[in-house]
Amino acid sequence: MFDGLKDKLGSFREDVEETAEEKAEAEAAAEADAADDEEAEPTADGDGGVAVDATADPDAEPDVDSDPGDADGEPADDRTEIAADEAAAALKEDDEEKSGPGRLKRAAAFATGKIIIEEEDLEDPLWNLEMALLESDVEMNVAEEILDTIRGKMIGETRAQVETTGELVESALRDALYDVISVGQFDFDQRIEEADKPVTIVFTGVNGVGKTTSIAKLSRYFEKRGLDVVLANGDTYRAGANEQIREHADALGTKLISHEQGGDPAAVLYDAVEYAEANDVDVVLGDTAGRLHTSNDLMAQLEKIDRVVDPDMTLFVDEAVAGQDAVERAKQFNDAAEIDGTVLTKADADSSGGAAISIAYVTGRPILFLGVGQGYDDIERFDPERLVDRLVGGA
Ligand SMILES: Nc1nc2c(ncn2[C@@H]2O[C@H](COP(=O)(O)OP(=O)(O)OP(=O)(O)O)[C@@H](O)[C@H]2O)c(=O)[nH]1
Repeated sequence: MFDGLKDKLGSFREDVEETAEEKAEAEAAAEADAADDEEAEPTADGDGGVAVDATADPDAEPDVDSDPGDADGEPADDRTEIAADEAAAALKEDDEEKSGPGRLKRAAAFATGKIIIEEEDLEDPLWNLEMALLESDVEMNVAEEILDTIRGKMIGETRAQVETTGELVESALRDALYDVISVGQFDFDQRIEEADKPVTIVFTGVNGVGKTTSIAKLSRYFEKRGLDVVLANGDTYRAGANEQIREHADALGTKLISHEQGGDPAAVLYDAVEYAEANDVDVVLGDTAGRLHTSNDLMAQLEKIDRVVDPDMTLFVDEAVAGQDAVERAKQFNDAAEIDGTVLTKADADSSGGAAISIAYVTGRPILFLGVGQGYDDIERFDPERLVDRLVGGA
């Protein structure tokens, strides 16, 4: 599930690790050079090294000049010759350093790992991460929020304070993802348990995303928890909707209330609630027509349902595979008629993961369930921590 995004998050970790290692090596080398300088004789004129670079050996490594200790204040005329000797000596020393005590010093400094992560160190990795998130259909503001959290968690951190750079990246990624994914979470089962019965839940969302199947799955979900359910087909608009939900009701052995095609959805819901009250049924699950020609249509339909049956919850259903479209629709439906949460279907298909990461943040309402297959049992409570584990690895 969400393997593409998982790989991309892994690349971010590698990017930062690589950057940190390069930085640690550079700092260790600089430290070793500084230590060499301290050990060496103080210079008389201080510019001997520059002369070496400029005149003696154009192929010499630039850091040959970092050891000016042999310069001894000879007059400028003699410098070229002296500098050439010095360059040769320095190169020899440098060669020795690669296998000798200088290298050990660098290795020791590197091993302490005391590097501070600065904004510029993260610039490239964060840019790559942002591109990866956007490619994975993560909504722009959500991607920005994730990046801001990572910056806040990582910049100024001393790598030595945690065991490895990889761990620092992992914990920053975890926090950043969890913050956006877990927006609005509440204990669904507890809320249902504590609510006055019957509990009425209305489902919205466009056609074909798995709305009716999700209602059937949730019917099974509640029955398994000892709650009786009645289904109500408020999708009086689409031909065939009654037959489709009837098949599910028959397969599940669940009562279905439906009216003729073209009837009033609010009236169907009203009848279902009456039936539930009269028969001690705990939960009413109401389908609605998924069209979104204009938000006025939707508003009018849901407002009427609201007035007539005052549902306890309105859940938006969309499919993970729709990516950015699902995020956009979630926003539109929530603007048109406030939702209480989302059921994200087809999470078992190879989707980008963007919808799962973005929907709660853009609507301010949690994802409550993931559809993970076509069977009635293929629904799971959405667990932000588990999703973060899936994406970042670990537990
Ligand atoms: N793989 C997978 N398929 C699903 C899931 N949920 C629903 N489907 C399938 O998606 C297709 C569409 O589901 P429906 O329940 O008919 O979709 P709908 O949104 O109710 O569509 P309308 O009834 O036309 O409004 C069906 O073939 C379902 O079996 C899921 O979580 N995973």
